[in-house]
Amino acid sequence: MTALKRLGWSDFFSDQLTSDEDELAPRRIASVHRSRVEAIDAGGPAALELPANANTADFAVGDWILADPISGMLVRRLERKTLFQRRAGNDTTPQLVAANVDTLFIVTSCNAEFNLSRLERYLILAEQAGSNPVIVLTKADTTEDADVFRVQAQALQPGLPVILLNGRSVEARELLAPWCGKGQTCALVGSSGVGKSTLVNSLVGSQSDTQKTGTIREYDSQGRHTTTARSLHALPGGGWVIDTPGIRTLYVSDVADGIDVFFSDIAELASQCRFRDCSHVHEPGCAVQAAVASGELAGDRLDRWRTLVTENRDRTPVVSGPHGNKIYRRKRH
Ligand SMILES: Nc1nc2c(ncn2[C@@H]2O[C@H](COP(=O)(O)OP(=O)(O)OP(=O)(O)O)[C@@H](O)[C@H]2O)c(=O)[nH]1
Ligand SMILES: [Zn+2]
Repeated sequence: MTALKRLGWSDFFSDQLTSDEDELAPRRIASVHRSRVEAIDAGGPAALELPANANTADFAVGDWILADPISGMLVRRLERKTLFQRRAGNDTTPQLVAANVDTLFIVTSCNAEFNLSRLERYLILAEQAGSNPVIVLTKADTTEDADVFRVQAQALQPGLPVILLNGRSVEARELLAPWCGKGQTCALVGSSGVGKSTLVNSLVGSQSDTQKTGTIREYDSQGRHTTTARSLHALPGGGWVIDTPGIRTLYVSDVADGIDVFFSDIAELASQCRFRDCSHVHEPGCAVQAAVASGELAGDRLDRWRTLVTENRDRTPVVSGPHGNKIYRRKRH
């Protein structure tokens, strides 16, 4: 495996290079800050200069870019294989969380934080991003009922891997090793306090390479140590992990395709309703309601689907306004 491949490089990216780009240096974005981005290459931290008019918010950790090998000046960003993005609160512009992620670890805990509809949202966002989801249930050591959580999570999607662990234990790394091999990139997403940072520490281990990249430690204006919001850490097994800040409320927008894939059973039923614009509430000949009546479709699953479809429609921009701003169907506060 070449050094670049160990960094996650693949044909997907090399196929994008034109013949006159042979001399340029491919680099990967290791962290994104308000006023700068940091990159690495096979040798560790690598220079990256952005043009004066560039916006750091247009970059995601995990992005591949081409730079001038001498000056370090950005030439262009390569097309992304996957992109996990979200809209926070009433923000209209999506926040780019992580790019080119093979496996998305959706982290939740075996306690009151566990919530099926939240997990469904993450699964839909993973589908939309193009990454393979794995549910990681932390704090398994704090309850006798850990298996109850595992069974519920597994029922969300056929074949969905669900890993039960104690994020503070040494076994955590072994349990997640299948997704952390050479050249693999994974990212951890989930609510605040579920144990993402704890897990990153367990995955990275003590003899970590992360200090080498120099990208995870930052100091605020008071000199206090903080962890950078989003950054790429090297794993001892040759993979890469992206840590992301805790997400308080996860809204969905622009994920109609993800919803259709995740709820393909409902989409299929809906296509058999007598009326094309059936609302699946009271219409005659509604295949969705018929499936609920026969027990084929769980009523609470239909309710969650309805909530997501409505929220997605309300939060997805439909047209551009006169100044290029997005216009939504419904005004929000
Ligand atoms: N018992 C137990 N405690 C855990 C486990 N994982 C995390 N914790 C504890 O839970 C608390 C929160 O963990 P963090 O790793 O800071 O959570 P986080 O998801 O990174 O939180 P944010 O950075 O706010 O997004 C810490 O006190 C951890 O020690 C676990 O598997 N078992
Ligand atoms: Zn219907």
